[in-house]
Amino acid sequence: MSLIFGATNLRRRLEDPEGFVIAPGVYDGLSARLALAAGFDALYMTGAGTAASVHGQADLGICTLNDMRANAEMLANLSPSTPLLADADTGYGGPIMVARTTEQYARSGVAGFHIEDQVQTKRCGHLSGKQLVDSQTYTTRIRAAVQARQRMNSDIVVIARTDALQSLGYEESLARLRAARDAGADVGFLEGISSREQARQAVQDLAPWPLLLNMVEHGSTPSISAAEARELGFRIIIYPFATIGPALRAIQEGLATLKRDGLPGLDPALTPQALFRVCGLDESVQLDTEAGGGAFEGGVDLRTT
Ligand SMILES: C[C@](O)(C(=O)O)[C@H](CC(=O)O)C(=O)O
Repeated sequence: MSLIFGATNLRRRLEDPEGFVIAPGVYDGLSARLALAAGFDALYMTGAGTAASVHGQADLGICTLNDMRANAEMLANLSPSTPLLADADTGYGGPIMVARTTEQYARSGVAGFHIEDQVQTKRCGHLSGKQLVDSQTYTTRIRAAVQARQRMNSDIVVIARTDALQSLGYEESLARLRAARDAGADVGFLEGISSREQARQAVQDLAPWPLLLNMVEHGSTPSISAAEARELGFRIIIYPFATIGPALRAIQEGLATLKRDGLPGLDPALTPQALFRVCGLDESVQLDTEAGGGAFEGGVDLRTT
């Protein structure tokens, strides 16, 4: 049986009129492993989460193409048939850099990525004061991505994001998305949707072009569940903070316990083996054994007497 890679898998799901993709945000190997173990069949690499975890920095255009590609490649290859959607910010430069971004993401196993119309010194879409490039520069970014995809004959899905809603309003945002669609983008992404009515309207105005909903809770967008997003007509929903949010709170709580008690006080079931099992310990041991290596003949579990 041959493996269907994430990009082809994602493209097929978008071609199926009933297809709907639910992608929790992941930012590192552990969060991705946990999302896969929980049964999600698509992942989203959040740029905000990558900036926070790789650099300890806010989502202010600090990650480079190299940072993003390296993280995306690791995440995409934990389960190569599971589509990884990835943030590609502004594409990291002019058309030449956007083409390189597309090529590098495709070769790294990314299934789909979004490119936006903010200036290079971008910020999170749910912060105020965003600045935009003009519509022609934006369309050029999208065209550069689409042409790179076509040159490679890759299935990678190009997602056109606009951040224009905040400063230029709905009509200009839709004009930008239509231009991106006409330039060959596969999916549209209206950032910072501010109401359910607007969400429904955007889907209708751009139908049958597939749209992605960015579900950032406590940002500009009301809380819309996966079932509701599907009913509204969206084809993809991403939740950028689905894993980094709980991780942040749990780490804070764990550290408060450590500070107070001088011990982390972990759940007794949380042995080193349990952690490593989430990260493929048993598969690695099996691989070693099948290759004739003897390193794990005695197993890895401590004997309790
Ligand atoms: C989707 C996003 O680009 C991300 O990096 O995950 C962010 C999420 C966020 O910082 O709120 C965005 O919406 O700009």
